[in-house]
Amino acid sequence: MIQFQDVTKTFGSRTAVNRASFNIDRPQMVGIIGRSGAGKSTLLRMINRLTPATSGQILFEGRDILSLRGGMMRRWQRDCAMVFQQFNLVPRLDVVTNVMLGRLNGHGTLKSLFNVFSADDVNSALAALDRLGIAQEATKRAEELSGGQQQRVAIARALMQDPHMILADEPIASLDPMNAKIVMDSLRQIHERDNKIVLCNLHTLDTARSYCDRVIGMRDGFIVFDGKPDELTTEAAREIYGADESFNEAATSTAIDTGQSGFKESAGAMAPAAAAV
Ligand SMILES: Nc1ncnc2c1ncn2[C@@H]1O[C@H](COP(=O)(O)OP(=O)(O)OP(=O)(O)O)[C@@H](O)[C@H]1O
Repeated sequence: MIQFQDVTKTFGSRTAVNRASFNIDRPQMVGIIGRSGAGKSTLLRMINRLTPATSGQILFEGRDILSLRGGMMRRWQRDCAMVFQQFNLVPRLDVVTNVMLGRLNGHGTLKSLFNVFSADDVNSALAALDRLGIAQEATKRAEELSGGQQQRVAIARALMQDPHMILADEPIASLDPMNAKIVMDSLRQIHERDNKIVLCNLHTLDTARSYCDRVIGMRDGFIVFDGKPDELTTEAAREIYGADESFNEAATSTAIDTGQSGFKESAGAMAPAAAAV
């Protein structure tokens, strides 16, 4: 499906990603872990062309992604929806309109310019919100929602793009453990139910182990680990984080507590992920 071949990104004299090569040959949920500055965001942003790669190739089903231009590039950006740490919603717009913005790329220029949405767009947005368990918030302004709810709106917006894959850049870094769990369950469920690739930058080892089929570890721009969650031993983690014997995994833990009351209610229609803790 997706192939990275010697992909490098430099910012001046700084090499953020250094000759990264890996393949994802079936829909997987892949966690990317590493210290701050390891190159995780840059890796994701090169996939959907928010950051131009300096060299190398990224292929999706054999198609050269880095050479796409104009409409083809916009189409690709719609195919790989981004979810950001800070949600990137329009705070004063209502929730359902925020979700419908996911469709803008698919509309003609005039329609996009005037935010013209069809009844079908509204229904799809409401269905996406319902899937994320927050349809009841549809008419509120985005800024009135909690962080966890806002992130679910952002995921609903991503679903509106009907993407091939979801690229989530530290989607739970701003959330408390209960909301982090709801958001990770949502991403896992999208992967399982819709059979989509989910690539997710994470700061926490336990989350990567619990939710991902595969973990890629980055250190100083290099991929230094690529394996199954159960291969991510404390020793492997030390190598990724560049830590010595005193390395304590708890320092990279969000300690998501699955026993929190209220989860089921706030998760709405979402089924807990099979791989969840
Ligand atoms: N636009 C930019 N201009 C200059 N340097 C950049 C830019 N974006 C990233 N970098 C540098 O590239 C390196 C990798 O950054 P990146 O954001 O990809 O790391 P990260 O692993 O995602 O970190 P974090 O977990 O803190 O988000 C860092 O040294 C960073 O300072």
